Amino acid sequence: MVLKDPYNRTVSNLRISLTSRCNLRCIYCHAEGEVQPQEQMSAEDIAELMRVGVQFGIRSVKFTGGEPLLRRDLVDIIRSVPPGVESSLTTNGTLLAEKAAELKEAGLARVNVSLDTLRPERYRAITGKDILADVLAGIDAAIEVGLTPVKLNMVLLEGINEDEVDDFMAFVRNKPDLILQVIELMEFNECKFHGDVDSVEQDLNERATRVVTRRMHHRKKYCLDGAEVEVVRPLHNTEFCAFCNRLRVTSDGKLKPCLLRSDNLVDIRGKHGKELEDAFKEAVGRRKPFFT
Ligand SMILES: Nc1nc2c(ncn2[C@@H]2O[C@H](COP(=O)(O)OP(=O)(O)OP(=O)(O)O)[C@@H](O)[C@H]2O)c(=O)[nH]1
Ligand SMILES: C[S@@+](CC[C@H](N)C(=O)[O-])C[C@H]1O[C@@H](n2cnc3c(N)ncnc32)[C@H](O)[C@@H]1O
Ligand code: SF4
Ligand code: SF4
Repeated sequence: MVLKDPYNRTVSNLRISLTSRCNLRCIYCHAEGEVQPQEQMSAEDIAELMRVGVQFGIRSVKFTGGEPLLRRDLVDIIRSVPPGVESSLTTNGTLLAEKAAELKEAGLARVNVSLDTLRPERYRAITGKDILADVLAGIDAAIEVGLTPVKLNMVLLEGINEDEVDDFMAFVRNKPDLILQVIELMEFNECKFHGDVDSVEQDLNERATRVVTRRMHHRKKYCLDGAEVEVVRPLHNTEFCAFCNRLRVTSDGKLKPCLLRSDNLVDIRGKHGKELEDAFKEAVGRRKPFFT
């Protein structure tokens, strides 16, 4: 049975936060909208939730966090993804090099790696750690084992990395396994570095030889000079929300109908079988586009 929310949006993707812990301290982090997370869900609970999701039309799962690679049982969790469901991971990439092969072998399809700058000193200023080289090694390893396409997530930050879009395009150019994703900052924690995504997108539009609109969030992908660039513009974007097909799961076991709301969560801790199915339906029923 495929579930639709009251706004006729099909839910086909589960976005599961595996932990609220992280080894970086990015200046802009929204932490997937988690507020005071408690004990994290077990691998068994996550496996059962994915099985229930499949009954209701879930076709892909995104693992995120915090930093998902901090979970020691990550490989087991990926192994428990039901057959036919595409799994991907969003990671800061710092621990990816040593784990990429194992993740691939466990069935992970691809990774998104957060990388806001190609300059070591800026990387330290943004994340708090001087380990850009580890991330670059993680990206290489992911390509090597076929966790592809690897998307590079670059949050556009005014006065910090806005001048690096062309450098990033050069970085991904003529590498079909790499896609650049330019992301509009959603302000959390007083982070006031909102970059000008409008002008970046205008420029891409003028130079693109092909523009594709994705089903999810109706995001635009621009193809130019051997580079592929996707633009993520969630703010005040009614179309983005109208085509949102994701149900979130917090690391401590709550279904979260929308990234930007915390007043409509459905607690699934301790729920199994029919109770869990009902909770899933309840969460889908509570979904509402944030920007209308
Ligand atoms: N507002 C909002 N932002 C989202 C949503 N999904 C993803 N994002 C943002 O999009 C950016 C990229 O997220 P990723 O975790 O890499 O995944 P993705 O690009 O959305 O997904 P794929 O294209 O399937 O890899 C991040 O900044 C997320 O916060 C959403 O449903 N709502
Ligand atoms: C919260 S992180 C969790 C996964 C992993 N730690 C990472 O950094 O990729 C998921 C994605 O959200 C993005 N993100 C975090 N805070 C954001 C914000 N305020 N606005 C837009 N994107 C944000 C990050 O850049 C990252 O690509
Ligand atoms: S690495 Fe990811 S979860 Fe950690 S602080 Fe940065 S954006 Fe947030
Ligand atoms: S803000 Fe909420 S409704 Fe809009 S795309 Fe994000 S999760 Fe979906």
